[in-house]
Parts: sequence; C-alpha cells; structure tokens
Amino acid sequence: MFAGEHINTSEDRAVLHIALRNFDDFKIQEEGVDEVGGVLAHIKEFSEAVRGGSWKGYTGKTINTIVNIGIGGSDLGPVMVTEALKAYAKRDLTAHFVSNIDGTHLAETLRICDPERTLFIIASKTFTTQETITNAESARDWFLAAAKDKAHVAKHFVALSTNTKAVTAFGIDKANMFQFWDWVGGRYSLWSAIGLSIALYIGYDNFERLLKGAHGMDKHFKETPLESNLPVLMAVIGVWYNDFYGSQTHALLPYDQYLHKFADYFQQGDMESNGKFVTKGGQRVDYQTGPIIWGAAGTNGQHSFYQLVHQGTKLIPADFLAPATTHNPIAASKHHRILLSNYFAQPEALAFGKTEEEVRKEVGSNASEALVKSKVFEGNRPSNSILFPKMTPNMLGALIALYEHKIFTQGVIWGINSYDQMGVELGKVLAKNILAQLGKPEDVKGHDSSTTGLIHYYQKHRKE
Ligand SMILES: O=P(O)(O)OC[C@H]1O[C@@](O)(CO)[C@@H](O)[C@@H]1O
Repeated sequence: MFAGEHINTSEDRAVLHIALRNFDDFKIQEEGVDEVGGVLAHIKEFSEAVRGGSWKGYTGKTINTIVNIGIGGSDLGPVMVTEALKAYAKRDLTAHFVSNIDGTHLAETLRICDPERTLFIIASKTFTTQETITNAESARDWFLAAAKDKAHVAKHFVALSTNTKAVTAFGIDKANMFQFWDWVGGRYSLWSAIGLSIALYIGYDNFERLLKGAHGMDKHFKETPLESNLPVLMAVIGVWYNDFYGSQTHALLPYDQYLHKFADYFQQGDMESNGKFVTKGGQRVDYQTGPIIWGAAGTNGQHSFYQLVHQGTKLIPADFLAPATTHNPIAASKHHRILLSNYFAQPEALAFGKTEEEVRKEVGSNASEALVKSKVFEGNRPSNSILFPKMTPNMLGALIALYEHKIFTQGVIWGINSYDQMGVELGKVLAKNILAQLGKPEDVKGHDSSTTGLIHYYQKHRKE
C-alpha cells in the first residue's frame, strides 16, 4: 500500500489515502501525489477566506452556513469528524449535511438556510452519483430562485471531485473545484478535498492536526513490530472472534457524545471494504470475512441493547472508547466521572459476569430457580478498551487511521480486495430500470410478482 502498488486489483488503482496526510515524509510514486500540497493550500486559502469574511455572497454578505451535498464517503467522514470535533468549531458558522435523495433531507435543510449567506459544497468523487447530482441541481434551482443571475452561482457553489469535466458541465467554475485522485477511495477520502467542510468548520489548522494525527498512526503501522502494532493486534483479535468463534458483528461503543457518529462512519469504512465473498484471485471464500459493524455512544447503549450484549445468545466483540478528559467538565466533571465509571464497568461485567453462587447470595434461598438462572451473567464476552487523553484533532486522526489499517490488515488476511465496491452496483441498475417504469401500471415489466405488486400499489395510492 505504502509503495503505491495497485493493490485495488479489480480497478487497477493504488490505495493511497496515506499520501493525503504524508507531508512529504514517505517517498510515494504515483501520479497526483505531488499535487496534494497544492490542494491543501487551496483548502487553507478558501477556508480562511470564508471564515475570515473576505469571501462574500452575491449580496455582499459573509457566509454563515455551509451545506455539504454528498453521500457515502462524501458525507459520512465530514459528518463524523465535524461532530467529533465540534468543540473546535467557530459557533458562527453552521454546517449542514444533505445526503439522502429523499426530498425531505434537502427540503428540511433549505428551510433554515439564507441563500445570501449559504455556501453549497457538492462533494462527489465521481460527480455522477444520482442522489448527489439530483440534490445539487435542486439546491442550485432553489438558490437561483432567489439570486436570479447564474453568475452568482460561483460565489455559492464549490465542488469536490476527481471529475473536472462533469464539474464544469454542472456549471461550477474550475477555480471553485477542489480536486482529488482515483487512488483515494470514497470511504477513505475525508483527508482529501472531501474534508473541505471539516476545514471550514474547525479551521484549517485543526484540519491539519487531524491529518498529522493520522500520519503518526501511519508511521506506527508501517514501522512497529507486529506484536506491538495496534492495527495488527486489533485486526487479528477481530479475525480470532469472527473466524474462529463465529461472531457475526463487531460493536463500536464510544463513551463520548462527540463520537456518536463513529460507528455510522465505520459501517461504510469496514463493511464496504471487507463485505466481500470472493478473493482477489476470484475464489469464493469458505470462511467468514467482514463483520457487521454497529454501535452507539455510551451510556445510551446501556439503556437500549446491552441486555442482549450481556445475556443474549450472540457473541459480540466490542470496542469501548473514551477520553480521560472531557471538553465539558460541567458540575466539576461529575458527569464525566459517571460516564467513565460506566466505561470501566461494562467490559468488566462482560468479561467476568456473575456466577450462580453470587446470585443465590444476593436473592436468598426463597428465590425460584428460574429467577436465579435469569440473573446469571456468564461473562467471557470479549472487548477492547481504548482510552486516550482527550478528543483532539490529532487524536481523532490517529483513531480513524488505526481502524483504517485494521481493516486493511483483515482484508489481507482474508485475501480479499478491500478497495472496490462491486456490491453497490446491482441495486443502482435495477432502480434505474424501475424509475423508468413508475408512470403507469402497464409500464411495469420484467419483475417478480412481489416487486410488480408493490409498484402497482404505489401507483394506485400515490398522490403527487
Ligand atoms: O463520492 P461519490 O462518487 O459520489 O460516491 C459516493 C459513494 O457511493 C458509493 O456507494 C459508491 O457508489 C460509495 O463507495 C461512495 O462513497
């Protein structure tokens, strides 16, 4: 990977998200790598102009709202990072993220935007994703209904993409385009131009700290002996439970409200990378590959799904993550102490449980056998605990890179290509065919009885 080999074999591409945060440390040979610094300089210049107020809207007002329009890797990274680093945000710049094609997502966002003070960021590696382009066109129509003159688009729309031709065809000036390259996977792209909304929200200096934190983990991963290599340790522990103990999922449980989107982010990062059933050589695997990633911020999960985690019939390896120091020490950090006491207690309970003997002592001799049995915790339920000083840009960068390299290592062990995503294509093609048939019942052709019946019901009951 670090050498720029085309390890994304099906697409004949290098995998070089590490080059986006390299700061000329590792020598990497690949076309475009020498342009990273220029794009970062453009991000710095632009974010400082918007945040400093020199970039003005079409009526001369400053920008106080950014709307990132993108989906998947062009949305989830910026969403997770801007949430995780909210403590570093200027509170006079609001960030919104529109991803779903459901008109509700854009409508509810535009309802609270002022066209004179809103900057739209069209984030799309390919600039062909149906949801993103449709949302971008509707946002442009909304803007022009107020601004009237197409010349004003240049002040309120920028693009993040590898596809210059499509960007200019959409009507965004090349000067307002922030470029990245095909060796940046969508789910690994927050370090690239896709991170513009992050730089606008927390400032370029903090965005750079994020990159440098990730670079530190890159160096650790590249240089540390396997037995002390954090991504490798997490990868093999995960393979151990996934392939030898049959666990189907892996829970990410951050005891930090700022990290409440962390599991959402790695649903794509892990499942779109390692949710594969064919090896790079084309053989169907006869072993388990990528786990189902899920999770929620603690302590909320404890009041939702921990019953199953503790006493269910499923083995669920879990990562517990927490900062030793909070950004919000309200009530003299009483809240943080309570949060951390739960962060320490849950893995202990999962590992060591409660024996029948301990339960009997608690409930007394009159208790029914059924009650005693229902209160036993079998324990022996595995978890990793990750504790770090504070949720800072540098630490978040290191944390994300830790998981990126864990995913890479597991993909190598499973012999799969972690960097393409053939599995997202079929649904898109079928949807395109169905879209063309939604007019009249007689247009509906070539489907199974269930799909046909559903479409006919929709056609009968819709009110448009
Ligand atoms: O950035 P873009 O090209 O609009 O792709 C968006 C997302 O769509 C995919 O599902 C690929 O089609 C993800 O891999 C990707 O992050």
